[in-house]
Amino acid sequence: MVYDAFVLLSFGGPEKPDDVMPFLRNVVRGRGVPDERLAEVYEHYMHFGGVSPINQQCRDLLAALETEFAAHDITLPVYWGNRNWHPMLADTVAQMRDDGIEHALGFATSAYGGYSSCKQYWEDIAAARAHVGPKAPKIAKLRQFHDHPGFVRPNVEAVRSALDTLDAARRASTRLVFTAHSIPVSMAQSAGPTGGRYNAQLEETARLVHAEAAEDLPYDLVWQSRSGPPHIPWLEPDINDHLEALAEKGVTDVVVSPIGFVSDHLEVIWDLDNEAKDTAARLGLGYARAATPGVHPDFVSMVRELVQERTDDRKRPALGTLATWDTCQIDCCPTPVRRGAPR
Ligand SMILES: CC1=C(CCC(=O)O)c2cc3nc(cc4[nH]c(cc5[nH]c(cc1n2)c(C)c5CCC(=O)O)c(CCC(=O)O)c4C)C(CCC(=O)O)=C3C
Ligand SMILES: [Fe+2]
Repeated sequence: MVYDAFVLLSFGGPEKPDDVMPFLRNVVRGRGVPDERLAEVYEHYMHFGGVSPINQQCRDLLAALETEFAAHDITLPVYWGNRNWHPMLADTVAQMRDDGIEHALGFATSAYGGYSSCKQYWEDIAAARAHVGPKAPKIAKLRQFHDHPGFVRPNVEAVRSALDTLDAARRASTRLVFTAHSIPVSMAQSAGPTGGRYNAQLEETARLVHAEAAEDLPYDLVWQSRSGPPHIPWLEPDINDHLEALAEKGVTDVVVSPIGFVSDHLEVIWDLDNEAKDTAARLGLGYARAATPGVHPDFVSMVRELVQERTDDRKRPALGTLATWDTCQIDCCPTPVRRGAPR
């Protein structure tokens, strides 16, 4: 297959106070998220002046990728389009068409399977192409990368660095806590071709990072950033409840590693660096949050390698045992039922 462009696919985030509400409405359209929850999340963004770091993190990743591609004789032009905020993917796809692009490779800023983390990016691509109409370029999404060494290694390093900031004398009562975005239980059950893939991949990533970073410590995988209406079950326990349970058991210190995310965006800097950190302080727990991959050189090389897998049929590194593939089944990760007006 001959590809003629690379496109970064991401979530998008507000970059000024006036962006916040319209951004949030884009995220939750038809999802039944209560107004009270939205008002709370609005305040999280306003705490940072209405600016999410995620767009700048995408710009930084793009800049690093341009350098990385050039160093490896990859001549694909680089584009970027988001699901929920500017640059919106539909505008990017229109630009790509104007530039004569016919078939691009897309990299989504999420390592895992499931509706929000994988399938919805395929839907974003389809919607953007439909919006642009005839001559819209095809976009082939690169595979999930939860067990790629270029994703695991930066997480291992980050956990080690975070551990180094805690009191070594209390190592015997220190615990490693991996977190990912909670999702509705129904979405977790229907993730991937046979279900349960989001959890299975996260469990594998946690196991791989734990084995390399701190095999002597006990560890858990828990959830953060729950959204949605309260009567719908989401994955539990929440990180904050889990910290309470750990403190009761005699744990004195925690390293929190957000393996569910690839950059330190708002769900990380608010939900972990403010909320969970406050919970830990109230409980008297030592607390260190491990960094996400961001623009770690191994992570940047991983994206380049994922491109090369598709252009020159090279080996596909995988540390775990869960298979990955290039094109998902059409009926995997079903779209949750939307309420109210369609998009
Ligand atoms: C699995 C998953 C990832 C990881 C995979 C990936 O990265 O794609 C992720 C990432 C992110 N989630 C983000 C922000 C939000 N997520 C929300 C709501 C939701 N997330 C969900 C799932 C996920 N979300 C779900 C099932 C909902 C319910 C509504 C719906 O079904 O869609 C809401 C609504 C308000 C609320 O929180 O209630 C916001 C504002 C940001 C941007 C941060 C920034 O601005 O820096 C990022 C990267
Ligand atoms: Fe989210």
